[in-house]
Amino acid sequence: MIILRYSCLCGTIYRNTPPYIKKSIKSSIFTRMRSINKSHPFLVACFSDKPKFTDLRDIPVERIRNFSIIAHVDHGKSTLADRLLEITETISAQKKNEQVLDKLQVERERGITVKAQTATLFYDYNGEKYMLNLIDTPGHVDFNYEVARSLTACQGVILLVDANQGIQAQTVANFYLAFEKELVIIPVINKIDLKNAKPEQVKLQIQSLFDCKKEDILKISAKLGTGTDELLQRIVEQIPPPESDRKKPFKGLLFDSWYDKYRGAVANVAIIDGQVKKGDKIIAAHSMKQYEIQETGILYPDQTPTNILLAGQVGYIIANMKTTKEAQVGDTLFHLNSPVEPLPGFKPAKAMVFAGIYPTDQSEFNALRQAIERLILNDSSVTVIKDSSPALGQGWRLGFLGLLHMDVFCQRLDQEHNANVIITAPNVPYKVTIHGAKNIKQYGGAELTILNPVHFPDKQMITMCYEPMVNGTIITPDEYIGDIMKLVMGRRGVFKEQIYIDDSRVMLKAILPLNEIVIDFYDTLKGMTSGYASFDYEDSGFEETSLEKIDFQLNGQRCEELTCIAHISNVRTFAKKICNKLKETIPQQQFLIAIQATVNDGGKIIAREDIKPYRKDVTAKLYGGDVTRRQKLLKRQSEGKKRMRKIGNIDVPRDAFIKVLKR
Ligand SMILES: Nc1nc2c(ncn2[C@@H]2O[C@H](COP(=O)(O)OP(=O)(O)OP(=O)(O)O)[C@@H](O)[C@H]2O)c(=O)[nH]1
Repeated sequence: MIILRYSCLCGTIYRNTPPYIKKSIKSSIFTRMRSINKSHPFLVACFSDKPKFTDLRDIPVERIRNFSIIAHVDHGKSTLADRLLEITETISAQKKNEQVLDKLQVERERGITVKAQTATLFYDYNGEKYMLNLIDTPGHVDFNYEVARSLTACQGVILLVDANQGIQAQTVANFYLAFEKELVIIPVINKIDLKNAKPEQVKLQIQSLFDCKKEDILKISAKLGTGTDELLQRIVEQIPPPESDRKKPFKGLLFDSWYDKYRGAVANVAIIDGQVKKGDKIIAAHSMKQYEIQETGILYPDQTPTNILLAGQVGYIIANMKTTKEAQVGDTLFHLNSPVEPLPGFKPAKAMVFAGIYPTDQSEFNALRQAIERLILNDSSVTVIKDSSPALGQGWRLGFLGLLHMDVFCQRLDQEHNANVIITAPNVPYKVTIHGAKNIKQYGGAELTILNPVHFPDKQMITMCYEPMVNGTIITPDEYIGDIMKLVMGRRGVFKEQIYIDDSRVMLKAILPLNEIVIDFYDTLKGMTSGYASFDYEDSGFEETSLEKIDFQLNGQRCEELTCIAHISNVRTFAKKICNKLKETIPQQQFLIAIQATVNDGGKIIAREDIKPYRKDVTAKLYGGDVTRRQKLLKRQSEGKKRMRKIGNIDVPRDAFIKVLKR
């Protein structure tokens, strides 16, 4: 009652107040709400032009909807999430178009979502309050694991399709992810405000490919907010509530986690049954370790403590979990002395590319280990295996879902954890079978998985090599079919299927070696189709092949970061190309640098390039006594050197090892 009166009072004051006073009222309301939140721990305050309160216990399971927004890259997921947050007054109108759920620096810099983000909204419908838990997901194929994981906490999805671009490769992949999980799919055409929008054509594509009814397809503009009210109504009407029982013992699915500098691991949980609150003692099924809940809350969209989470809800808990092993994604949480049947968990992510990561300075090994552990808490799709090398010291072989994933991970290590690393050239995993009892004993088995090319066994002992293959899907306007066929066949691909999705766009399916697409296939495809074609792929097992290990030497010194495995058909061309690229990438130094590519463990040189010497004196042009300027230049030069890796006495830029692989 008190709350209700307070709420009405605030509302009246607020409506009749000039904006400059509104700001100070807002801050005093905020303080007041904080104190109310302490005394009434189940209340959530909503900060908008109309302050109001929500008691989480008042919302039964039947009025909860958990859903994800899925789509191809750039089709407007984050913009739609923003709009839904705005119209439900979860964020203020001033934050419009700020992409509030793209919280990471890397996401803002690159303009892409790399992390699925949860947000809770409250929505009044037919005089009743609904709790909507929205998960904004990434669109790029490299972050598909985020999408798959997010869907386990949902009963429905919004499948967004750009009204101009139409169905793209990730639209198809995401549709099948949701379809296999038997989720309700709401097809939505976005960006209808665009001048070149073709919503009717896109509607036909959706109908023909996904077997949807015409009248079920919504048309919206996430940017302008057109049609978003109707979308919210559809979410409530069509997506079922979770099948949760508040009377049963507590059972929670830990589906995401991140590291908080001050509070340790924060776990994103979907409450399947029962309830959990501050002070409760819980067990994590995976480790059977016991924790005491320090805080529970919802993401509104920032962490908002509620002190209780009830079945059907999605929120976060803080319980003094410190490491990845403790806050294991996919784990089941339950109350001490009230064990439950654990949930099946998540299928582990299958790493597509591996690269060695080493500290630039071995004294930073422990700091880097901690940084990797903390980051993995927020990105469980990365595989970590300890590795060491005579040249680079102690480090790790990390497995990623693609090159963009690897790039983003390293950028996050640098930006969020201040970790400087050396990254070796990425490679795909290979399998080989070997013969000879002595060899088998030495390698510990007859079948080996090669994650690090340096460990590729001697050719003499290999019986057979196998390389990973993918099922690729390309969607393109049909005028580019000829060029794309040439590209795919040039990359040793084999076409399987061709389906027209409307009268001018075609979906091509092909089997390709992963090694041929992982570095730059998508960029080349985009380039040759003026950006109109899209590409997605999934794992398709291993196939027999013939491989050769290539080593690279700089002035006779082997450069382990560059050792790679190539298909026998293009060993020489590949080696020559890398030597050329190295010549372009390594800066001239005061002596001649000979770049050599070798096979048979250095026994045979197959390519060579030389970098001519020159003398670099950065202060040479400074005559006279400008000491500060001279010092500044020398300092800049020494900072530049930090970004170099010394091989023998040659300085190589750290990113050279990846750059040279791009065609
Ligand atoms: N004209 C118009 N532009 C839109 C609309 N929705 C999104 N956009 C624009 O499309 C671009 C991509 O939007 P995002 O919301 O970042 O797309 P996304 O799907 O979240 O992207 P990823 O997370 O990287 O996959 C941005 O420039 C948006 O402003 C719309 O309804 N109309």
